[in-house]
Amino acid sequence: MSVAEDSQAKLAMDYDRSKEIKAFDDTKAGVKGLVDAGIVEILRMFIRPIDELAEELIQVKSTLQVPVIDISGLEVEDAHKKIVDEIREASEKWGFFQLINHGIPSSVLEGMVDGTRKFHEQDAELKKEYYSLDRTTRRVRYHSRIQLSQSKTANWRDSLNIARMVSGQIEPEEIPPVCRRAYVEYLKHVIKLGETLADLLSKALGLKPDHLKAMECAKRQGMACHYYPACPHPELTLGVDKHTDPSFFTILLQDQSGGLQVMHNNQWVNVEPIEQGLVVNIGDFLQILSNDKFVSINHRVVAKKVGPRISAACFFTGVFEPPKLYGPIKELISAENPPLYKEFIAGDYITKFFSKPLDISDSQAEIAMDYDQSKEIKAIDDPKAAVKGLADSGIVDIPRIFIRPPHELAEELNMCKSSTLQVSVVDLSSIEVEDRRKKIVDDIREASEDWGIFQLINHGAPSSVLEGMTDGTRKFHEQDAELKKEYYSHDRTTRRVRYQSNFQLIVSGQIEPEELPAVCRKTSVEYLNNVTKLGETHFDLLSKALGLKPDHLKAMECAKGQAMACHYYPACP
Ligand SMILES: O=C(O)CCC(=O)C(=O)O
Ligand SMILES: [Fe+2]
Repeated sequence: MSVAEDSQAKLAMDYDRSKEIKAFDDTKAGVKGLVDAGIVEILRMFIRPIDELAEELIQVKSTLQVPVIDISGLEVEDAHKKIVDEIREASEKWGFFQLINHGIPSSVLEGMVDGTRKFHEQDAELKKEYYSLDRTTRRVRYHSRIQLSQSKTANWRDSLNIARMVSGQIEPEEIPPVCRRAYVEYLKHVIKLGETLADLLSKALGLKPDHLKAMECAKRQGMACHYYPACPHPELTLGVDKHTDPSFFTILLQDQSGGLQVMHNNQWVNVEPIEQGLVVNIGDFLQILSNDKFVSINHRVVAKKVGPRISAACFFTGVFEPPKLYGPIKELISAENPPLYKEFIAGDYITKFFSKPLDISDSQAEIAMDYDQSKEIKAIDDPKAAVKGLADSGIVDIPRIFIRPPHELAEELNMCKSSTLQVSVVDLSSIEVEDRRKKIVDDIREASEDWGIFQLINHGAPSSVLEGMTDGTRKFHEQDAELKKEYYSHDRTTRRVRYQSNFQLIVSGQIEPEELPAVCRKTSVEYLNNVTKLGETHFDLLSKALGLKPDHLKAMECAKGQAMACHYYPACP
């Protein structure tokens, strides 16, 4: 087993990320291309960093729901006021809400989802001409992940992007034929809804209805039409990393698959799809303009075993040309509420946004790439102070060699929470009585067959001896580090008593008491005498449980050689 793990670790060391990314990119077939090729394992570039996966293990899943706002009564004064209040509250507390009864016909919404599916599912050759990583010159392009090579983990999705950064009005002929009509139709409606929203958001900020519109916030739009294929290992990757949007606000259409999550009170909240609903989120620009009254909140999409999931985000980004300065709105700042941000140019902001990985903590990824395992092991080995030494030195992060491989951590996520079953307990009392002995043999047989492990009680070893043993072990590990050092060794073949990092005191072969560390000598000898005797009894019982003569295993000298490993598990940060 450990051999396989070793080779995995070596493989990890040999991993050439840029080669993998290039090979993937050269296919121009995106993530869908991988799935169509029938992959069973996902490429390393899609696997999230280990510390992220580990964090996921301790995350609590929220049962809260993003606010749902019905805007059907916009023309009625009272209803209008209520809608503005709801939008204010949601924008302040969540940065996210869902709109229902927004007036966009369901046929238009369905057409948009369908058109996106058709684009991504058309012949790979036809899609290739749109494949490009160049954001600055291509108005319509299809790609897998924004600037893949710089991000720490590639995302399990493909996107078709319609002009955000490139100047000029998009002409319908530029949109791929399979989805052209549907997109033009949807854009018309969603832009109108965007204008209504700009009006409502202005009022929610306590401004005149046309304030945001006059600032041309809703003027420019960009669309990203996503396709999240089914994923063979959804727990290892993400549909899209957590991020906030570089926009004033975003209107998102999602199909019924689910997977979008927003961060709220430090928990991921699922944005449950609503038939014909639209998701709205406040982007970074509006957070800045509102001087933090409204919040631009982290969101992400989880990968799933079933797919595809389809969504289309329409970003309202304001004008880029001529460059226009945006900053906290004058009416919203005062002596008590001074501006928290400098002015910025929308185009520059977006350029910066896309020149960094979606998730900002990228330095971590770089560190991960430079990792030298043998150096780390040597650094832990050299002080001869083992794990306890690390704990004593007050580490806050655990060294990388202790971190389990991502596959294992992810598997842990999938496992049902720890079982409530109990390992069998075998009571050895009154073992001299024939009936009792028969019952004990039966119990041992059953436990050995079903579990391979069981607990013994009333085994006859005095509690003082047991306590002495744990106490002696603690004393050994907690004695002065200098005194322990002489026992520190990885040499299994010549050292009969040795202590090592990973990380026990091991005693093997025929031991003379003097060889044992002074601090636990008496207790270990005492315990060994008891446990050896118990071992003999036990082999006798096991022989019978196997249906053999009582001394069968003893005659084979099974009980003859013993080794002891005395462990010490320090607290772990
Ligand atoms: O696909 C989604 O639901 C979210 C997409 C998204 O967050 C984005 O495009 O910025
Ligand atoms: Fe987003």
